[in-house]
Amino acid sequence: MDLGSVQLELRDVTRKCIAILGIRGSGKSNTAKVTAQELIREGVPVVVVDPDGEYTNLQAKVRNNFSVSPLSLASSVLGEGESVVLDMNEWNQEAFKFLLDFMTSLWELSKVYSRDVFILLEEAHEFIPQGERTELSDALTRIALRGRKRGLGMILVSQRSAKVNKDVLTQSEIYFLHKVVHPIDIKVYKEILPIKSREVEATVKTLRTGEAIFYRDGAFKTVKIRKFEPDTLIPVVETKEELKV
Ligand SMILES: Nc1ncnc2c1ncn2[C@@H]1O[C@H](COP(=O)(O)OP(=O)(O)OP(=O)(O)O)[C@@H](O)[C@H]1O
Repeated sequence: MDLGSVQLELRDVTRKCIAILGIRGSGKSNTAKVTAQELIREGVPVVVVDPDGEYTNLQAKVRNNFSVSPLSLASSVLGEGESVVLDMNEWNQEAFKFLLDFMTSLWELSKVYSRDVFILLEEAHEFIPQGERTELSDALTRIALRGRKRGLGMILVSQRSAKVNKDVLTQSEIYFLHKVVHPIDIKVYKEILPIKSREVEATVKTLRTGEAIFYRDGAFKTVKIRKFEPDTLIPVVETKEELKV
């Protein structure tokens, strides 16, 4: 997987929890998109929970109609390897209910199917907040913490590191830590990285757009992520009609 100045083996990434953090404009959505693009290119389906309609240029079906059957969508992902962008622009009850039913179906069906799948959660603090539990946050936390055995990996993206559920965040295995400035967010980085506080502060200060501290298996380095370019070979399919069950 070519992410820019960092190359990863698919086997080192699948079934893992990846956290991508940083302030607005630090390049975290770009990093998330490049990661999703590489996974899709490698044949691993990605389900993007996209509150701001930022991911519509991936090779994935865009769905903004939540009258679709969550169960049949989950079986398309696990059975046929369909990548999907759930455009959550509406933020209404219907969309949240759909998300809960979909995640529950995905969890249940992943017992039966052997395919590896990633869930990419933009604005992760909205769905799995620190100090607050909902049915949806429980379903997502279960996938993040126990999905490995069922082939489920997760990519958490957030500009509010301190507001993301700590259990999930600290159990992530791969981190892309883009620039943050708020002391509360720097504190989270200090908790994640096994280096002196002063060193964390000094390194974070130097990060420019698209650069991140890449941390995995106790080792870290500063990396530059490539700029996302949409794939042009296969046309992007936009699906706005109902899925027939
Ligand atoms: N690695 C990169 N190389 C070149 N440009 C980049 C890179 N990463 C991000 N950019 C550019 O910087 C801008 C901000 O990037 P991006 O949207 O990824 O930031 P963000 O941290 O996700 O911000 P937001 O929270 O507002 O979405 C965009 O114009 C993007 O194209």
